[in-house]
Amino acid sequence: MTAALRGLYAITDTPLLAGGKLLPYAEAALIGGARLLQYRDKSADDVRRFDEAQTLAELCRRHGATLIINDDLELAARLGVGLHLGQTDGSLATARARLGTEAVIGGTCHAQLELAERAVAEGASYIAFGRFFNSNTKPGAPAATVELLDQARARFAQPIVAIGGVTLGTAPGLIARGASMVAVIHALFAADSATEVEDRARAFAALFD
Ligand SMILES: Cc1ncc(COP(=O)(O)OP(=O)(O)O)c(N)n1
Ligand SMILES: Cc1ncsc1CCOP(=O)(O)O
Ligand SMILES: [Mg+2]
Repeated sequence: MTAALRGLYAITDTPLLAGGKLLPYAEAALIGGARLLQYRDKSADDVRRFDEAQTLAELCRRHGATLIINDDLELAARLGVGLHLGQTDGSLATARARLGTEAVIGGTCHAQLELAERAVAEGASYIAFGRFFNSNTKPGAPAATVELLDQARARFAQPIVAIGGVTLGTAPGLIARGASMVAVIHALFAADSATEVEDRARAFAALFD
């Protein structure tokens, strides 16, 4: 069954979660209520990437969440999980054909409704806009305004993901303007303990109640 695309979308960041934090912090986010978990690792270490993604897939299964692989269609296909593609990461249509109708596949649309039109036409399960605020993780990402969310909500039936500088303070405004999910790295995972991650995830998840 297709996952319900509403709530907290946790995204891992390899440098931020170095030193053995990836798995405990990711599990804490899932226990706290993250519905999607994106494995975002920019390294070329395919063996480690496969092992970590496989473990995360099992954690997601255990917690009723969905794993999304960033950038890498082959890895997503090997594991039978979801995929997120940016504008230079390959074709959403190819990914949809390869992963099948049930897979959760998302596309980066920056701040452009036209990119969302194309993503939807190519079979995206959700459309992602942002960055909405200053981002610790990707400060150079193209900026979007919250007004864009009103326009996107009026134009698309697909779930809308808001990303970039999302915190417990900024998320409510995005959700009020129509974001179905908030995608978070720093405000979730830049934490001193897994318990702190779990508490933050629970607080993000509660914003959708
Ligand atoms: C949910 C979500 N939205 C946007 C992005 C950004 O994707 P992209 O533009 O390809 O940038 P990288 O994340 O690959 O650096 C995302 N990953 N997830
Ligand atoms: C991958 C990505 N794409 C746009 S902003 C961003 C980073 C989001 O991370 P943070 O939640 O730390 O701002
Ligand atoms: Mg990408």
